[in-house]
Amino acid sequence: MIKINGLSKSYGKNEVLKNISMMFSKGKVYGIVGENGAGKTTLFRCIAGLESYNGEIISEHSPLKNHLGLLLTDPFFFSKITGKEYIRLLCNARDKSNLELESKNIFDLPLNQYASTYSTGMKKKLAITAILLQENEYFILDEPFNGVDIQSNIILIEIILKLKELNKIVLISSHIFSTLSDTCDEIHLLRKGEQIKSVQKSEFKHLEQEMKEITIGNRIDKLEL
Ligand SMILES: Nc1ncnc2c1ncn2[C@@H]1O[C@H](COP(=O)(O)OP(=O)(O)OP(=O)(O)O)[C@@H](O)[C@H]1O
Repeated sequence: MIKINGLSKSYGKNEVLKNISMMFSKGKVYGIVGENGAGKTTLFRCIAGLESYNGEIISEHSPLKNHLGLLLTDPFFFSKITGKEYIRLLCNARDKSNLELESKNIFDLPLNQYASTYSTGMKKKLAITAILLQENEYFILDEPFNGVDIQSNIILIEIILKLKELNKIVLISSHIFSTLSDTCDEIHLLRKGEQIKSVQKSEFKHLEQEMKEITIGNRIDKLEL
């Protein structure tokens, strides 16, 4: 369980998260959606302990960050570290050593190559592989599908469903609605730092239609094509 009570976050005078309260249960996948700048990444960074905030974040496994696999939108790698060394470094941090990496290289990455020379999608796949091998309880995946090829997206969806089966908690942000409806149990919608609504799986179709109508409005008509 992860419980967020009255979470607020400001950068200077700009309040980017306003009184957010959410509850995440084991064996469930949660989507966080909202337009650019809505506050999704900031929310994830607060949960991960990378930002200060007002309010409360409580978790069953504590401290939360020691049980969290965090995939940021743009993973960072030191310049002289290979894929294999990166995975080992992260696993050692969780006291997991002697891993047989070749057989667990599910995305067929060139693990002996420097990670900094990987493409954007490869970097993301390396970061995902490492947090999976850490055997975390909680996973935060900030735009995991972005920049990753179709084959890997298919693998990623199956991984998320497997994590759910293993009773983990998974939080995902995505700008592609279908990836969320394929994986999530509940979706939280943020707008300008406010929690607008929370929608259960049975209502996803309705939410997608509503978001489409609000977003498109009469924009296309204005073009007079
Ligand atoms: N380090 C920072 N300093 C100042 N303002 C910031 C900082 N990080 C984020 N913000 C602001 O906080 C707000 C929320 O940003 P955030 O990155 O959380 O949005 P997001 O929903 O993840 O957006 P996107 O979909 O574009 O990734 C934005 O107005 C952004 O400019």
